[in-house]
Amino acid sequence: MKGYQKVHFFEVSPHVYAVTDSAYQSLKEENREQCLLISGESGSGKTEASKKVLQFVASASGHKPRLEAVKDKLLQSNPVLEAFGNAKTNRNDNSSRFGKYMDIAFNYLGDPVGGNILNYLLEKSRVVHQYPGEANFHIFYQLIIGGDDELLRDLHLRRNIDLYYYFSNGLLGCSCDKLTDALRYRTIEVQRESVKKPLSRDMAIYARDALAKAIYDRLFNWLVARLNASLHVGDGGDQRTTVMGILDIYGFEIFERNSFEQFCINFCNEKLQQLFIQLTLKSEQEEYLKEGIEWIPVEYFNNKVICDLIEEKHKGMSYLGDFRLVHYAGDVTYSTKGFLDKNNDQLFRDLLEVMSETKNAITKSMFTTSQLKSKKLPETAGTQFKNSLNQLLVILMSKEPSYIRCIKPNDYKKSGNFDNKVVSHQVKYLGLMENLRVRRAGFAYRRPYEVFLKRYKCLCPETWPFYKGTAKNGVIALLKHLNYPNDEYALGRTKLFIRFPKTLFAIEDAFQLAKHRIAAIIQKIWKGRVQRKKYLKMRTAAIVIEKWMRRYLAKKAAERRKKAVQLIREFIKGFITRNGAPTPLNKRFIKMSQSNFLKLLAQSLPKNVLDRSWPSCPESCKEASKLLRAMHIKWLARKYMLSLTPDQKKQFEMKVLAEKLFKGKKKGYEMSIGPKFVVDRLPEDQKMLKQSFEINQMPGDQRLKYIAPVIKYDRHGYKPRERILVFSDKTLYLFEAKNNKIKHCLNFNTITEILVTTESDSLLLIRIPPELKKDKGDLILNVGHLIEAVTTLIDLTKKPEVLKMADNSPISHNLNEGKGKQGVIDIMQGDAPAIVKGKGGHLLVVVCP
Ligand SMILES: Nc1ncnc2c1ncn2[C@@H]1O[C@H](COP(=O)(O)OP(=O)(O)OP(=O)(O)O)[C@@H](O)[C@H]1O
Repeated sequence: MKGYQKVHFFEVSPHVYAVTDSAYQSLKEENREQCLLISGESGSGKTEASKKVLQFVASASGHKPRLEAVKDKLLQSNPVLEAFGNAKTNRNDNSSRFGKYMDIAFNYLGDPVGGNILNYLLEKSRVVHQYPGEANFHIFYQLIIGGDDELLRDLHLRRNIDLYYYFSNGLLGCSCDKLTDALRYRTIEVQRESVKKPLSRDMAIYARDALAKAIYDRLFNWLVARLNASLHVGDGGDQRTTVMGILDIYGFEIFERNSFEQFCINFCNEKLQQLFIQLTLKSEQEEYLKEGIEWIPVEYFNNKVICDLIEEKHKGMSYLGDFRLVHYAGDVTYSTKGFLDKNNDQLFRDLLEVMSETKNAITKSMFTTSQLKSKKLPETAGTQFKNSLNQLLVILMSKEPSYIRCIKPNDYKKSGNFDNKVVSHQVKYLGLMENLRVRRAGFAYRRPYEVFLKRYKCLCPETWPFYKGTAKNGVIALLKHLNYPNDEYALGRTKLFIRFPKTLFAIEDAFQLAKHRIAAIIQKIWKGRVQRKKYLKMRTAAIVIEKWMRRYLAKKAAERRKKAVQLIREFIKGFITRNGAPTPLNKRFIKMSQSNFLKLLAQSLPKNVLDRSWPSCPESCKEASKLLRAMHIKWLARKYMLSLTPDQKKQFEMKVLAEKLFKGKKKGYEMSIGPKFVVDRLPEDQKMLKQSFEINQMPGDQRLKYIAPVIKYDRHGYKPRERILVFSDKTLYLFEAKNNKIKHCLNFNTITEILVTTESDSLLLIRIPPELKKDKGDLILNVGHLIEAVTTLIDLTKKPEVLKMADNSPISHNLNEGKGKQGVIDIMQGDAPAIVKGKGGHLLVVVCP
């Protein structure tokens, strides 16, 4: 088998394998459905050849475990079918008694994936009757001889073939009584009434045989159906398959007695021969003529007349005596005895009924009740056979045929014996000579231009990848490019004819080589498309993802922005309202401003009491600031106070008192704040006056508290006189320096009013109580350090209420109580300050604005 694989069939010697390989390659490479027609007379080797075909296919195709299982089923179906459908005849010990057409389905890789068997007209009469020298179907003998004891006991069988007229047992599952009844009586309708009519002995035997035949025939059909179910192209049934059909039909038969079965078998062979003639001799020659190829016709015997004779309607045959048909393979005389019965193939209704009531599942599926219901007359066996045969021919015509013609070497089933007469007879009637002549003179191959160009255009740059002109011109260009010699081909009207197989195989080889390059291109384009599709899908997906992602991010950003805006808004609102009432929003700002203020305050606290600076504070700190400021001032003051000497303290108290007395009341007060108050205002040259006054003039229980030169205006026309003003702790003295004479001495208790103006002058009017005046009036003085002197006086008298402010002139005063004379002091604005004698006896005080 290996030697025949992947070689061109003309390179090897003729063999079944060569034909099979050629068909298999055509199926695999060109995807063309194939059929192998195996013909030859009975015993010529068709069944053996068909088995070889199967074996070769099994060996040439793939060897995966799943495929091996399929092949196993295909190969193993044969022994089962042979057991039930083959029998020993006088011409063949293993003669097929049924026609078989087997389809093997291949996938695109050329691996078998399943199959289907069609069976034709089983010779069921063999079940009940065999001619001398012949036998029943193998299965009976196999069962009796091969079945184990237990099985035989169960089936009520004994291991002795001679005991059985034909095989029968209880293999049925129906009521014994009913079956016996049905075999003895027949129910007939008489005037619409059912009547049971007993059967004659012959009729009973007929009924028995008919039942046996029907059971066996239907069982065989069931068996084929069961095998088909097992060979069914499995779950991957959606895959495209290409089939190779193998036809192994019973061969032409000539017996001594030829009956209906031989008639059918030979008719079948006649039809197949007709098909062969049609396809190889007739149509081939007709095609040359049609295509305009130069051709000398080859004569041949056409068996169409015989086919027509049998097939055409209204050409009945006599059933009174035997008849003879001149078949293509020889003359056969048929006996008409039993012809009609076999053709009618009738099974009494009663038997059908009993069988349909069976409890055996297989039997039940063989005898369905639908048959009983049908009132129509069933088709005759001959008509059924003819119809199924015609259907088979349609199937065969649709495929590319290959022929295996089996020649039987001798009539004695002897090996190594070739009977020339027998062989040459077969060669002759099979029309092989004519066939050879046509083949030799003609062309081995023909292909429509389109098909040829489509397959081989890749071998020529002009035609690849597309040829723009007609297919015929394309083929011509292609052949020219390939340097085809003119005598090796002919150009028909629609087809190219190639004379020698090797020519076609050469181009096929070149194609096989180029195929890989083309496959690479197809692969490239396909991969490109797949990748592009994938890419586009991914891109679309990416865009969608991107879109969603962007949307998601934008949403997030918007949310973030919204939050930020909210935060900023709250921040701003908080900031704006930081001086208002505390809210959750401004809380932090308030805190912050408070802490900032405190920090700032810590750095800029006033360092001394006079420092009035204080940092401005936020609203929220106003109260605290106020308190702090007061506290701080208090603290500074305390600190300052603690650091004061008694003198400084006194000075301070005096200043405070001065403030109380004069601040905002007398112009020029501010000028007095800076300079220290002193006790002694005497000029240097009069300094000794102080001591002498203390020692000589002042009573011993008194202390000198103040001494300063003043001008006193005399009551006589306000004549200014220099005097020294002295305060002791109880008394006011006014004395004259040049004579050290006290002019005035006033106990503080007696002073009821001291008057100063609101202007910046230095006028001091001390009102003397009338009882003390005697001849003197009120004291009118010009005191250099007026505020200092007055403050000291008030401090000493502890009578601040005596100080009066005269805010406008004229100011009246007593000149002399005794004479009741009133003096007047005028205040006037002027360029330079002065206290002078004015008009009308008034004293004029000139003040500067
Ligand atoms: N190539 C062969 N070489 C030797 N013997 C063969 C060959 N082919 C067939 N035989 C013998 O011939 C016998 C009959 O062959 P086979 O059953 O294939 O014939 P057939 O054509 O199928 O006949 P039928 O039409 O009766 O079924 C086989 O059992 C075998 O003994």
